[in-house]
Amino acid sequence: MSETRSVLIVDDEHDIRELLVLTLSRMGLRTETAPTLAAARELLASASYDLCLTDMRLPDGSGLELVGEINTRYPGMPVAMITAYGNVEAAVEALKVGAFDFVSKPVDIHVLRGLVRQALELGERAKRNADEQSSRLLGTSDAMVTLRNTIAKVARSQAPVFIQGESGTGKELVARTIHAQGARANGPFVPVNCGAIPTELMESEFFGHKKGSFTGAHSDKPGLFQAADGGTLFLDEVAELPLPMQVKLLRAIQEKSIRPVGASAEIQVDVRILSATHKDLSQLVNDSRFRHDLYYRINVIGLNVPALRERAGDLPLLSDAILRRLAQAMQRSAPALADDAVAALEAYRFPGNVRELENILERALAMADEDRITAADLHLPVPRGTQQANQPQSAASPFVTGTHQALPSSPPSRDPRTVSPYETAGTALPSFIEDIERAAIQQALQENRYNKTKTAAALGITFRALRYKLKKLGID
Ligand SMILES: Nc1ncnc2c1ncn2[C@@H]1O[C@H](COP(=O)(O)OP(=O)(O)OP(=O)(O)O)[C@@H](O)[C@H]1O
Repeated sequence: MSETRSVLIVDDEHDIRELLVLTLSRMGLRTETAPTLAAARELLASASYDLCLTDMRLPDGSGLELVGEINTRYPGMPVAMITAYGNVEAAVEALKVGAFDFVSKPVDIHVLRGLVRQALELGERAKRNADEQSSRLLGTSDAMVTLRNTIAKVARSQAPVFIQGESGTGKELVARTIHAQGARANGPFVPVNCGAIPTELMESEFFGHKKGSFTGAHSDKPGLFQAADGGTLFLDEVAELPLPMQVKLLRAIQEKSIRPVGASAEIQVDVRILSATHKDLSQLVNDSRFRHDLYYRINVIGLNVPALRERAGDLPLLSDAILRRLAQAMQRSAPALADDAVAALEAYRFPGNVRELENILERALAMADEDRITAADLHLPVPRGTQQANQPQSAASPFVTGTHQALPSSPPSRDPRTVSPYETAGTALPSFIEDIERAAIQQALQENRYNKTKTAAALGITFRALRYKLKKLGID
């Protein structure tokens, strides 16, 4: 067992605490102890544990209270109860309120060890399930049910699938689901953002290169096709591929083989191609900006992922799942959405779709009081015409170009766009400039529906530069 796993022991008897610490330490586990409920609550709030063992009777209350609290606040953390010898009622009660198991005093070391092993395995499984849940394509609307049924069918085939949908609707998630449900599930899934690779590096990125084939090629490097061999290559933002690269890609798909830059021989590759874009690819074909033959080849099966506003009925379910996932990651209980928050979400158009919903809820979770998120906590962008005169975003702001108001930056700071340079005396210049950058990037992200490729282009910087800035400014 890994020694990074830790157990919280709650018991007022010093000798029992010592026995448990000794036994669990020998199993390679870290332990912390608390003699009271209050001390346990404090430890739980400041660290995360993989298991809690608690006595039933504590000086300031019952261990049952702790079981209940852990189940709501830290779902996924197993709790076991230590009960007095022969107290069957207490043991049953503990199981009813959600304890994983119980062990009675005097504690039998073998029984304890078995219980701990099972509890830790249970916790691992709960985490795995949570991960699987979080990657599931949720929704009960007709559109989502149809989409899931279609995915189940196309997953069985090896045909290329072209996924169309607005930004943030879940195109990559659809691609991952097709891969996971298909015969290649044990092979690699390699996503590539075609708009993010510099044109001059594209051939080498896709097909690899031989050492010395160009300046900087210090060693042989396999490309994305080789990385995806036996699995799936997901071409995201496929419309961004430059025309010369489209020719090479078509050849690779048709021949099922690639030639690394500088190599003399072709290499066979076995890759299923899935691709996606938020653009109207058939229009690009009509405009001669995308090759008809490649379009025909990658679009053997077409899937359309509906915009969130077209399936507003999925909002409560999606919001709930997103809040639970976020809260779990923050080791806190998931708050509920107040009625006015649900109504506000249902009335909003979500230009950035599910990704925007995730961003909105993440910020709301950080701002909301304990158990409820209200419409005010959501800070939904207000359509421009309906803004009030006293709102901070002035018409003179150089960044107001879209139809929506900028999202407030988090943590809230003085909006630099409304500050005259003459007022900045006394403000450290780097942080003032960072505030301006942050606001401009947030505005551009929103106007480009959280599509980073488009956002970078709109800001006149490279995709890599945008990614760096998002990280540096703590936006992502
Ligand atoms: N139906 C859904 N159920 C649960 N989560 C979803 C669903 N659709 C999208 N998401 C989540 O929304 C986020 C955006 O999804 P994804 O990246 O797949 O969108 P996309 O359409 O590929 O975006 P882009 O066009 O910007 O590349 C992800 O975190 C994804 O898990």
